[in-house]
Amino acid sequence: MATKAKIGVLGASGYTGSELVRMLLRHPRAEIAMLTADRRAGQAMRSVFPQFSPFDLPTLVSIEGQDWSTAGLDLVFCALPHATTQKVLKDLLAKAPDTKVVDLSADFRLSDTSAYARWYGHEHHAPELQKEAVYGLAEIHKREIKKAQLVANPGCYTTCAQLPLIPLLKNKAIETDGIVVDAKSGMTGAGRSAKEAMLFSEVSEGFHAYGVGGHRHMAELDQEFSAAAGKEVIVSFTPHLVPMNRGILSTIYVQGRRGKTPEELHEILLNFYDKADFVHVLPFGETPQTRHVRGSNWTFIGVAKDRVPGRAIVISALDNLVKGASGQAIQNMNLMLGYPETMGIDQVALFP
Ligand SMILES: NC(=O)C1=CN([C@@H]2O[C@H](COP(=O)(O)OP(=O)(O)OC[C@H]3O[C@@H](n4cnc5c(N)ncnc54)[C@H](OP(=O)(O)O)[C@@H]3O)[C@@H](O)[C@H]2O)C=CC1
Ligand SMILES: CC(=O)N[C@@H](CCC(=O)OP(=O)(O)O)C(=O)O
Repeated sequence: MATKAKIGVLGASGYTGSELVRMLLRHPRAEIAMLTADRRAGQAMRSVFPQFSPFDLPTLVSIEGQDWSTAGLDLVFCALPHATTQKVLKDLLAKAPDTKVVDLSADFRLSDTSAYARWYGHEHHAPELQKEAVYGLAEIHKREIKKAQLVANPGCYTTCAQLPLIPLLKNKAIETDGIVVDAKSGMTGAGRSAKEAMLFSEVSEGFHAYGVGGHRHMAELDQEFSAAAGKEVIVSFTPHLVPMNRGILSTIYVQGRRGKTPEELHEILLNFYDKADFVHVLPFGETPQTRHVRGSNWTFIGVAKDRVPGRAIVISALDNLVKGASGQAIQNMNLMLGYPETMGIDQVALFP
């Protein structure tokens, strides 16, 4: 029987942490060896999440006081709030230097630590680790991820915007000025901790834009789009909060470059993702919905013609907790540990 990797999930009492546990329970090469929490440390996983009652899972422990040198973990997922992972990893990697890490927070996504300080409002606590981190968008950076020790899992909004736009930018098929990303997210994107703005009475029966003109995911988009285009690219990006649990839908407006038609942009995406396991480009003119990808690691992309000459409307949909976070994190784990990329994450979407 093939050996199993010993896995730790830091932040297992949160939304992305519990989603990791849900999927790892069905992963044939993963053994869940450690689960951590903060306020819920000391509790059984089944008491925090009754859906896990049938399974024998480790009790939630605090990160404080862990002896990483004896924990014997092969890989750790960090599903912790921003700025927490930086401090935890300094200690963990000093004591257990062979442990691989997939960080779901934004702590290691920005290669420029001064950009991090600008967008996150404090100096980076582990700039030396940032130098080693590999940006974990598997469809674009697979080769580097396979060799990495520390992978920075991309943000949920940024994954949804990058998967359609990066192939178009790499092929110089669209104008780099005037790109508009209009994105909407379900509420689990905001995490499980209580916040007044997330009360049912504050969000139901309506939806609203936030972070207008200045959401922190812009820094990540600037970095990755500029690298793909080989020149500085700044896009308009506006997130919206929608009263549903899971899902992100991005409606993206682009202008074909040098006469490229929407049909030709569609063809570029079809070719780029021809062999991709988790990106599906719909027939021209068809548009995806969040319900088509809910609970799955898929991103669906649709391309349609705008009535404005030369402009295409590109729509992408993913589940923020799966391809936008935990599914993508396990996809990265698979690459880092030399497992088949789809292992344990090939679920089809839940419907309805
Ligand atoms: N939700 C999403 O769709 C996405 C989230 N992300 C990112 O992933 C990370 C986790 O997000 P999410 O699961 O939504 O967050 P949650 O708020 O749902 O969970 C946070 C987890 O971290 C623990 N925690 C909180 N503070 C500390 C601390 N100071 N020390 C140790 N543990 C702590 C919590 O423990 P306890 O509950 O016991 O207090 C909980 O287990 C975040 O960085 C987020 O930005 C990335 C992509 C998508
Ligand atoms: C709905 C909602 O609040 N979403 C979060 C994004 C969550 C995410 O993916 O991003 P990070 O990992 O960068 O936090 C937000 O807008 O901050």
